Amino acid sequence: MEQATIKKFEDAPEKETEQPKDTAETKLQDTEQVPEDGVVIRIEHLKKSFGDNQVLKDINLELHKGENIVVLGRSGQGKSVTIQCIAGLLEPDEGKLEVLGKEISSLNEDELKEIRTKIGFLFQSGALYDSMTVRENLEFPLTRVLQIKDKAELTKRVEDALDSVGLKDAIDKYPSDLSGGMRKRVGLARTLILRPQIMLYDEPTTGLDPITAREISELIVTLQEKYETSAIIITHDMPCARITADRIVVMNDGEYIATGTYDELAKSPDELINNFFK
Ligand SMILES: Nc1ncnc2c1ncn2[C@@H]1O[C@H](COP(=O)(O)OP(=O)(O)OP(=O)(O)O)[C@@H](O)[C@H]1O
Repeated sequence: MEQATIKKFEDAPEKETEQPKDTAETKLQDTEQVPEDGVVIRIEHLKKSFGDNQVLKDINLELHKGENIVVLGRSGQGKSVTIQCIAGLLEPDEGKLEVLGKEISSLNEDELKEIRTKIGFLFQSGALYDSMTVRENLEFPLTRVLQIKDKAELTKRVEDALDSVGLKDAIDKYPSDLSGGMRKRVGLARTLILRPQIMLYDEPTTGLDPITAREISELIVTLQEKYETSAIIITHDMPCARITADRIVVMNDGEYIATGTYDELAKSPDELINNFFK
């Protein structure tokens, strides 16, 4: 672990827990479940292997309410595996994994489903259904997950979400009519429409030109403030890391080896860390 400017995970500064502003306009989350200590994800000694391939050796992390953490690491280090464990898509072999104060391994099927509705997962592809219009793509999670049937309520939520990403006019278009950046925006709107408390982004700017990538990175920050989410963002895109990260963690060989702000890590004398910033 890097000693000079870079902090150990246990020493990461406690971020003050922000109280949600209690107005109809700003209180966007349906049900807040923030633990008293403000830690929305707590990972201790997490391990995960696939056969002989030990991918996660000892992962430790605390994500605080309102915080954006960027995870850097070379390909194949287990960054995606970590967030798939958090989202309940993969089961860890060992260790503690608490999401919104609940130990994931102790939850039954219904409780797991409930906690998953608090987590928004944006995959690399954005994964829109090509045969559905933008409106239908956004209504889908509302009807399926939240069981909303009222047409006016559906339209209101869809329009609000599209407005948040600056794409209200695209409501009746098909994904094939949209640019890569617009599809990413719709993917973001579709994830946020369920009002998650935690966002997990897996390479949100991959495949975009630098200007569009920057716009998406800025949008991630804007939406985090509007929807009061906390996020873990996996990226290889350093401008994205600089724009979105309150804190960066560097992953190597199945462990997080350093944490700090972008500027702190950029000054690191450790070549392994410093290489990301060149
Ligand atoms: N479901 C799975 N079954 C078997 N092996 C897997 C599975 N998921 C991931 N792995 C293996 O785990 C390792 C880490 O993969 P992961 O996708 O987490 O890497 P990553 O750090 O996100 O890489 P990248 O930056 O390229 O996306 C790889 O060796 C991968 O082959």
